[in-house]
Amino acid sequence: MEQSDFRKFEEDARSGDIEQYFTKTQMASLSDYEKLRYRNMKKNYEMMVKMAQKPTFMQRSKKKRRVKHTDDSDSDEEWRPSSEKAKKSTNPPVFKLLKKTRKAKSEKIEQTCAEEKSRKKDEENKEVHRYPQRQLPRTNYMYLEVPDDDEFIYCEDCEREYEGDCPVHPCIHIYDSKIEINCEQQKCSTKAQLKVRKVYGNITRGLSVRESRIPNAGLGVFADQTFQQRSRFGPYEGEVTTDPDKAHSTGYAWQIHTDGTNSHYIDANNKIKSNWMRYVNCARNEDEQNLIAYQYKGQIFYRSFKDIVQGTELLVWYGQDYGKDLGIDRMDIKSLLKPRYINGEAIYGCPLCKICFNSDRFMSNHLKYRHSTKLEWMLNHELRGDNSKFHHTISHRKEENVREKLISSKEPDTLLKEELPHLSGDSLYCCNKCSKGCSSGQDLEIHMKCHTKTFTCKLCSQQCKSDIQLDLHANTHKR
Ligand SMILES: C[S@@+](CC[C@H](N)C(=O)[O-])C[C@H]1O[C@@H](n2cnc3c(N)ncnc32)[C@H](O)[C@@H]1O
Repeated sequence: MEQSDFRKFEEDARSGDIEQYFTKTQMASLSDYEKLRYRNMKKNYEMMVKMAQKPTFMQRSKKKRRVKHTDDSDSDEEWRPSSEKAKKSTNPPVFKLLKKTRKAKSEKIEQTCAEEKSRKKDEENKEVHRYPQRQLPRTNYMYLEVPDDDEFIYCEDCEREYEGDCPVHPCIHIYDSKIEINCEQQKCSTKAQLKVRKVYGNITRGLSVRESRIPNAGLGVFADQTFQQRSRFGPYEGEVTTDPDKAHSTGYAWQIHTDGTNSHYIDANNKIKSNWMRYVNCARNEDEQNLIAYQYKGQIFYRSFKDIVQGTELLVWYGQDYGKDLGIDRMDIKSLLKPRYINGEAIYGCPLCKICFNSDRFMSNHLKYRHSTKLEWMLNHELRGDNSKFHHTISHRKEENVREKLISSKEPDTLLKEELPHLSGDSLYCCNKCSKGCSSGQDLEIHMKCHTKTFTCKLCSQQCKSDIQLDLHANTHKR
């Protein structure tokens, strides 16, 4: 560096003098470079202090300026040796300010520390409670893993439940269109029109509301086009209520079950808050019934289990209790499925052919597929009051009752031989496919395996255990 440049540089640096911090002899012993270095150090220090202070004091700049009026060397305060500081301690605002700042900072730090501590403590406490807390959602995980029953839909064709729709026999969802029920009713009879005018809401295209064919039932819903089997309507709309009395009094409420218990009702009494499904009447017998109501994910849907031809009234079964209230006493198939207990095992005896099953499912399938005509006929005649056959059923049931009493009063071993002779020895378990009798449930299961046909894919000769599996497999070829 040239001597002239150095002088200029020294002049600039002199702005912050260092003489006050050294004795005369100390100063005399310092070289020019050392002096310059100390000045630079002081300048750097001042600059750093300013930079550090800037964000904190932005809001207080006015105050600071006011302070500057009383003392113009506030920035020197920090750098000055402690003895000097004591002398100049008449400069409280800056000092205070800094102290305040530090205090504020330390307060802030203390506060942060306290917060941190309490957070840690909380966390520690949480750690302590971790296990009980974990146990709570575990129940929920279970629910997630094992969904509620109403997540399953029974497929009549496959005779099994699926989580959601059957992949092979899915339902066709019929959506509600934004057609006002009133508009659909222009061509109705005058009497019906009067009633229909009171009807509100939207209806599905292809359906209309008019006077029911059931005497004194009021309005009903009719198909203006053919709806094929597995047409799904819904959900049933209405107000949610938990008041059973209110729900029961209206006559438009479906009960919703959650986790196997009655949880609430969907009440369609209010016409504004409901849809056309409120007008579907109750079937008086199996023959005229074309819809089944089912709960899926907390909602009620109606599904056609047979083709509904044009002009037919849509009819659903409201359930045994409501049916009885309407004067409909349809024989409850469930009552036919009541088991008898032998050796602690439930035995389901067919009331029509005396074959026994070890599960109500086999039994109901047997009734459905072996005796559907006979059963329907029996149920219908019972409802129509066909006395001759009705008496036969009654007497048959009476005999059963007597036998049941006998059964319960005797030792299980003798029962099998004496009271149930039709069971051919001790063959209690009958196959619902071929009626073969088996001596135990286990034997029956082994036997059932012989009915498992293999289904071969024509395209790749893949062997499938069922026609459903084959259909699913065939889809992979389509892809
Ligand atoms: C859900 S509402 C059905 C729509 C009703 N028909 C209407 O006009 O608003 C149920 C009521 O319809 C009548 N109902 C339904 N099915 C019936 C049946 N099979 N026999 C007699 N009345 C019936 C009863 O008055 C019952 O309380």
